[in-house]
Amino acid sequence: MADEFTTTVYRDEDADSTYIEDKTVAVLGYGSQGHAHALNLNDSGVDVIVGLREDSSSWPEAESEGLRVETPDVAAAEADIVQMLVPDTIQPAVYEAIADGLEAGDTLQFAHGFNIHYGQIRPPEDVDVTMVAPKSPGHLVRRTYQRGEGVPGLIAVYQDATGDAKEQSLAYAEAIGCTRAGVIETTFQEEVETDLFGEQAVLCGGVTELMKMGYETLVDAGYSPEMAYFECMNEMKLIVDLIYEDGLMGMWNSVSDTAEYGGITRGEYVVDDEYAREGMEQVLEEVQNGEFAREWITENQTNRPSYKQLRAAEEGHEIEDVGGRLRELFAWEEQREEVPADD
Ligand SMILES: NC(=O)C1=CN([C@@H]2O[C@H](COP(=O)(O)OP(=O)(O)OC[C@H]3O[C@@H](n4cnc5c(N)ncnc54)[C@H](OP(=O)(O)O)[C@@H]3O)[C@@H](O)[C@H]2O)C=CC1
Ligand SMILES: CC(=O)[C@](C)(O)C(=O)O
Ligand SMILES: [Mg+2]
Ligand SMILES: [Mg+2]
Repeated sequence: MADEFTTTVYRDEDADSTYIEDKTVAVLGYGSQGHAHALNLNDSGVDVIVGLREDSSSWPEAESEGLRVETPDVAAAEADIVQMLVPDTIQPAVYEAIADGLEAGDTLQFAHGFNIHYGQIRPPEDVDVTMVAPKSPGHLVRRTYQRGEGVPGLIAVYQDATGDAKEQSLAYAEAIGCTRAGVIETTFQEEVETDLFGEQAVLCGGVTELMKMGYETLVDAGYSPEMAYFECMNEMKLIVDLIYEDGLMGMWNSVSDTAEYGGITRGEYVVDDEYAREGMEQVLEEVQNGEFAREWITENQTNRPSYKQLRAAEEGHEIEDVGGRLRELFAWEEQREEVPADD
């Protein structure tokens, strides 16, 4: 049994909106996180300026939502809080473009600590450097806020020049809906290392390899692609929703005893304690020693040759064609917000 928690879970009542109500927030970027933060902040009554490139296709979209849009340098110069929601590997260049607009007592804020932790951005000592990181894809940050709910989030303070960094971070977290669910405080290092590990080994990398391999195993054994898609990809959300709500036993108690026994006895055939654990430890080591960060920075400095090739292969996987055609034939239980494709 794990020890008693040492961390505090902050809820709405722990946030003091007076720390943000007179502030102007520049949300740089209007993508997955950016659109959600800007719209949620705006709906919460916070003064928001979106910072975008002049040729951004999101500029008219943000304006159509009633948001003010400026170029990042103009937005940051007017703002008290600059939330950096452009892609991680773009942030250093955007930071250079807005740095002169940061005044003593302003806040430079992130939703992921990559560039601070790996030393790609070094802010002046007279500004607060904080993080408010939803533990959720951006489109669900917005969707849950609109439903009157919120997604869990993290806050972290890297530099507290004003003495108000934590309180202001909590007020920001409340304004985007995270304290409706719960917010815990961490450090930039812990957020970066756990987030990179989690998205690589479990949430995005690991689970999609399981889905694709399960699909391929069934199809190669002669089962129909439709059956393989529904079994190995489509139902995953429904299973994981139960885990999200009530842990492993919430799911095991809902599935059949047959599934429970089969799952508990055969799960390790696939994700075993030797090779899978070794792989996970390798992922973590490359995050901790900076190898992944250096590889990703270099990949972007050389116009993303591997990323483009691997992304094309992912898009070309049969499960994407089969799944796309099947999803069009099936009703959706909830209004599906189209997630625009990455550039
Ligand atoms: N995606 C997620 O759910 C999560 C992301 N994060 C973090 O949030 C941050 C943002 O990621 P994410 O929301 O995925 O980013 P996206 O790729 O979804 O969006 C990027 C946005 O940045 C804009 N942009 C790109 N280049 C520039 C530039 N040079 N100047 C100004 N704007 C630019 C793009 O607009 P355009 O191209 O139209 O100019 C777009 O609006 C990252 O630090 C990420 O790690 C943290 C938690 C979850
Ligand atoms: C959505 C999220 O938390 C991720 C997977 O860490 C990310 O998008 O970087
Ligand atoms: Mg994450
Ligand atoms: Mg991440």
